[in-house]
Amino acid sequence: MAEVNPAEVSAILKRQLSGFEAEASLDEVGTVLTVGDGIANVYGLANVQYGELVQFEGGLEGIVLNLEEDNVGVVLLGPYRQVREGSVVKRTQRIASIKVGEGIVGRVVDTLGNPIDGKGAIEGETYEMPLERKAPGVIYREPVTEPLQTGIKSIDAMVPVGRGQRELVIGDRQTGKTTVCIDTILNQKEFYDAGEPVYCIYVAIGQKASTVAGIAKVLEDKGALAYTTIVAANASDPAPMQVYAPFAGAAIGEFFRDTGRPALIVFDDLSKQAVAYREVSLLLRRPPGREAYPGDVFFLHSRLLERAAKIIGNDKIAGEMNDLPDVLKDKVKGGGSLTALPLIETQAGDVSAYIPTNVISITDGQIFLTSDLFNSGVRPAINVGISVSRVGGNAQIKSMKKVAGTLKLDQAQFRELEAFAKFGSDLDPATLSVIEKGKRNVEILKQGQNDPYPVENQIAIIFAGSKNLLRDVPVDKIREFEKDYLEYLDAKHRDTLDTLKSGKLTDEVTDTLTSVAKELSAKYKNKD
Ligand SMILES: Nc1ncnc2c1ncn2[C@@H]1O[C@H](COP(=O)(O)OP(=O)(O)OP(=O)(O)O)[C@@H](O)[C@H]1O
Repeated sequence: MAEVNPAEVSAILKRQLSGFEAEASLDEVGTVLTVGDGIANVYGLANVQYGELVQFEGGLEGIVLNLEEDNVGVVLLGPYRQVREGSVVKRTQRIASIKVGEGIVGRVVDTLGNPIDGKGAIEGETYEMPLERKAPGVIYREPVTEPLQTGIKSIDAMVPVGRGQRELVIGDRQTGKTTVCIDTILNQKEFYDAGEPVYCIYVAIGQKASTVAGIAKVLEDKGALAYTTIVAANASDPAPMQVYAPFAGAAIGEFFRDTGRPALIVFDDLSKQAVAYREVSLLLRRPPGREAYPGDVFFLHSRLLERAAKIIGNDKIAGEMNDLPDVLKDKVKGGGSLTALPLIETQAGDVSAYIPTNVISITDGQIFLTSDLFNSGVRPAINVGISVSRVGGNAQIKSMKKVAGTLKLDQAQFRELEAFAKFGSDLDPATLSVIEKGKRNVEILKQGQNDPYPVENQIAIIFAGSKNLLRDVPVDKIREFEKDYLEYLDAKHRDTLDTLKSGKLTDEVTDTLTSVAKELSAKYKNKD
């Protein structure tokens, strides 16, 4: 056996100790006092900030929502079986945020930005975008002037939406709210193909996982996932995840908005989010107010929807935007926009309930969908009489504006007279003509699911309807006529459609449309 040389041993020990430096890591930690129902009360986090992420033993994260004198209330973002009384909680010094980058497009993520579509980690560079962020101030905004084409005839013609606008989609259950928004996303394919994508974000709140999977499939099949991100907090996810899902979606939208690109976000739906927020608030023992919602539920929705904006075109001013995350400082570009389509579900058409009135007053207009229209076969079931868009009119392209100018009025007159017509008495020719035209316009405005129309096609058919060129076509043949008419125009008069698309409505164009409509409608007359 070799002899142990004490000098050698001590030399080795000395060498090892010479590199040692005592380093105490200073983590601010607290301990769990109570835990239950997705809420933990924590003692000892004296310096924690409102909205900060904290980490529990085992890695579970939570957001600090209540700051009391001797403890803080934390909502837990996941299953909390491992958390017990006495568990250690660590501050992260980070406000809740989500990692966003170009790679998030085409993915399905949860509220914290973790992919849940089984396609692996988000690729490419990512930037931390805070979930809660102050909306851009007035200096950094521009009026809404560019259209956001939804591809839905009745919306683009009568309640147009502009880029940067917030337009509420409201209606009872099963009236086609989701369909309107998904079709709008599908319609952005045209812009993606043209190399100017509108980045879409679909936020699913409190829905069945199977419904979300179905929507992802539709988007994928139609090639729309190439420019869309889905943020999902399903019905089985904890309430805080559902509360924060729209904020996560807004953070993704802001990434595109602040780098100078147009984005569109759909919140499906904010009623469910409000319910989740009520649950969290009651568990945090905040005082309940009207309908047991907490007093700040208006603030919850207004601070979220204010983040939709059209940003000023000047890069320098946009770069000084308030509350801009540091990571974006050298990437900022002006001219971007975030358009929001929040959804609200009403009960038996009652728009005067608490949450519907709140969101109606926050948004720049609303699209009402009603069950009676839906059930009578008018789909999309948009009640144009009570739907409005407060800023979208400025964003409509000129040719559409001219053609659709009288449509809303015509339809209002029609609805008024339609009631008389039910009595079956003899009507004078003027009234009859209004009614006949109105009936045809109703048919024109019908549209199938997942079938958005390019704007030029919309203008062409609405032109025919509003100029009363279809009086010879029987009402039940209008949809057939529409198909023939648009196919014929596309095949023989593509240049006319292109002129319409560019916003012009020249005499030549109107002449072409009129003669084609007359010629075709004569055929329908002869058919009978
Ligand atoms: N334009 C349309 N043409 C034909 N069917 C439609 C149309 N729009 C919606 N539908 C059908 O109506 C049903 C309800 O639509 P959708 O799920 O969009 O409504 P919703 O109001 O979002 O419902 P929910 O209350 O479940 O959120 C769906 O089965 C859909 O296929």
